[in-house]
Amino acid sequence: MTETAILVLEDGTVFEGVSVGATGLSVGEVVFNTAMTGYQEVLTDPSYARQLVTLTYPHVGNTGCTDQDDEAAKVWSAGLIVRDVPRRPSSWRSQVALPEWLRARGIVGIAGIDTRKLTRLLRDRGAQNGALMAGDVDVDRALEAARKFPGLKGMDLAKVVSTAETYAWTEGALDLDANAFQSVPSTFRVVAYDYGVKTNILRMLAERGCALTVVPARTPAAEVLAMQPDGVFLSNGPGDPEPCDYAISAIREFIDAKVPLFGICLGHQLLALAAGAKTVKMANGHHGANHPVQDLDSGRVMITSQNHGFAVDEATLPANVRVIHRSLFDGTNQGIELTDAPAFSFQGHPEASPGPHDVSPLFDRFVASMSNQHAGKH
Ligand SMILES: NC(=O)CC[C@H](N)C(=O)O
Repeated sequence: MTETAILVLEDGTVFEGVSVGATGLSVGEVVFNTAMTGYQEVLTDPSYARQLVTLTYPHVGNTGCTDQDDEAAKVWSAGLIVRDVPRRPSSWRSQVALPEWLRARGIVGIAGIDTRKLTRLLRDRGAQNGALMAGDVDVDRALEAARKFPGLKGMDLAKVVSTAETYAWTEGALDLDANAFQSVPSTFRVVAYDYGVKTNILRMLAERGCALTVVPARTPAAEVLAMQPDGVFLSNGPGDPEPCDYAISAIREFIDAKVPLFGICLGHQLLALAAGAKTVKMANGHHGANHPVQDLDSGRVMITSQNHGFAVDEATLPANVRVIHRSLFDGTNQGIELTDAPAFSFQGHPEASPGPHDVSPLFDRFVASMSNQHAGKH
């Protein structure tokens, strides 16, 4: 049986389609992602908490879902908005079809709407909040819910999605032939702050010889320094970086202690804030897998995976911070390094998942900075 679903934006625009997930009402900021693959990775990426994601690629669900592709233990996105879901998935890896997967996880989804129209509307008018309702739909109630959502600006979600307990991680990438995750011997001890970490980041660090201790977002710096790590990693995560004062002050302590630091996305924004810069909410965030970013030192252009709605304001960077990467789409900051501490960070996603792997050498750079620090100590 097909159930009706509606998407109502805070400006009053209503889209009517069919439900492809659970019944219910879910609110959040509506964002569009232009990647052609990776719907499962997108939905389980904690950085999408409180966001309703529309995919511009029209056919979503073709390859089904498989547990091995989760980026976190649950779906963090508030809901899914697509043009069309195929009747059946087709992939030797698929365990379950997307609609069933969404329903089992209580996630609302809508299909059958004009996602090109929605995307153009978001592009032209900027970020908007919305409500997705499936089952017994009521436009007025959905509109009221969309308008009540306070918006992501000022919202600290890192502490909401972070792990409650510290845990160890050593598992590497998936070996498709063996159908198992690789185990790799480790050389470096890295503490990874979980502000909403994606599993593939942990896998790519493990693959490069890092034995990881993943800690909750609000772990004090002193506790981490007592573990004597070779390096500290600052993860991606949802929401506004600015209110995460606990993280910003901890990062300041790591900078002072000259511990090798590497930040991705929210971690990048937090490093910039700790260095004294400011962040801003973008009118149009970046969500996709085809964003050109330039490495300003080499001039090289990399095609990158992106997922952010806030950005580091380059005009506010202090003298000891160098800009090392910039977006060729809109000129926004994409990477920084400190000139007086072994710390650097990237706004996009070197771990991709989904997306191209052009930026994966940044993981090697982090490992090299830990080796250099070691060499300096002896
Ligand atoms: N993927 C991320 O870490 C996103 C960072 C931050 N929440 C933003 O929207 O800019």
